[in-house]
Amino acid sequence: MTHQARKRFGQNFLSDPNIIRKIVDVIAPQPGQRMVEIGPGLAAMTDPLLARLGRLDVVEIDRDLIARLKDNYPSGDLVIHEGDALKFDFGTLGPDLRIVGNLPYNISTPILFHLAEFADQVRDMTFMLQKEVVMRMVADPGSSEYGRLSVMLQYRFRMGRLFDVPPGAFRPAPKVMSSIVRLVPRPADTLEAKDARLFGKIVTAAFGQRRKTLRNTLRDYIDEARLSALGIDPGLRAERLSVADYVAITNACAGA
Ligand SMILES: C[S@@+](CC[C@H](N)C(=O)[O-])C[C@H]1O[C@@H](n2cnc3c(N)ncnc32)[C@H](O)[C@@H]1O
Repeated sequence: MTHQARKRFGQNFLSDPNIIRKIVDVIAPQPGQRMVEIGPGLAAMTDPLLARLGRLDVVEIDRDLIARLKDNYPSGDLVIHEGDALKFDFGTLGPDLRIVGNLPYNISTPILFHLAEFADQVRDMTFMLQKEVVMRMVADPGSSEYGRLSVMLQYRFRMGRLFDVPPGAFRPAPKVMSSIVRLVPRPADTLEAKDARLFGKIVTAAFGQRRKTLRNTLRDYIDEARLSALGIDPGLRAERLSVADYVAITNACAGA
């Protein structure tokens, strides 16, 4: 039976065998590795991943697709977690986890923030996302794409855009270009905020009003003199600061 793609679950199914092969090749699954796929859908990637790994966890929200997966993979090698990936505790899948998926584009930002919480347990993550989101993830300070998403993810991960995927590779075709992105957790001690929650609050405050200067947006956290003492011009806007600058501001506040 054909599956009617559901917009509310961001369903655009990969249908180009060459692109599927290319994605699985860059993931390079090895037998015995612990891997979870978010949103297996009609199993375009699931099938070749499972063939190489021997065992695979998946998290899927759509009950019709779950029923199909259960019928098609009865052996137990495919471990199906039924429910919302945004609420799923990836920590239960053990350490050294590899996370992959052609992510539902309607929840791409919240899912990235949710996954960042598990960085300590993750070996790497490889995702398909809208190209525009990937460009924001990997953006450098000073560019118009650099924002809260860039800083919060670059704080935890080294990231690289691997290649682009055109709309024609999917059924139904999305309106936008997609890209494959790889995220690898940074070693914890390379760039460490003393208080991760405060770091998140400061970054949110700085980018909350992008057009305003730091002396205004960060007023509740740090005064001009202390910003200057860190070598940061209070007259700058949020997009000029590096991730290291945000860590330095957080640590100055946390140590105060
Ligand atoms: C873009 S499709 C990709 C499907 C398949 N992996 C492929 O490449 O053809 C996104 C998949 O994620 C599932 N999905 C959507 N929202 C989800 C959520 N919150 N939690 C888990 N899965 C979700 C959809 O049902 C769908 O199977």
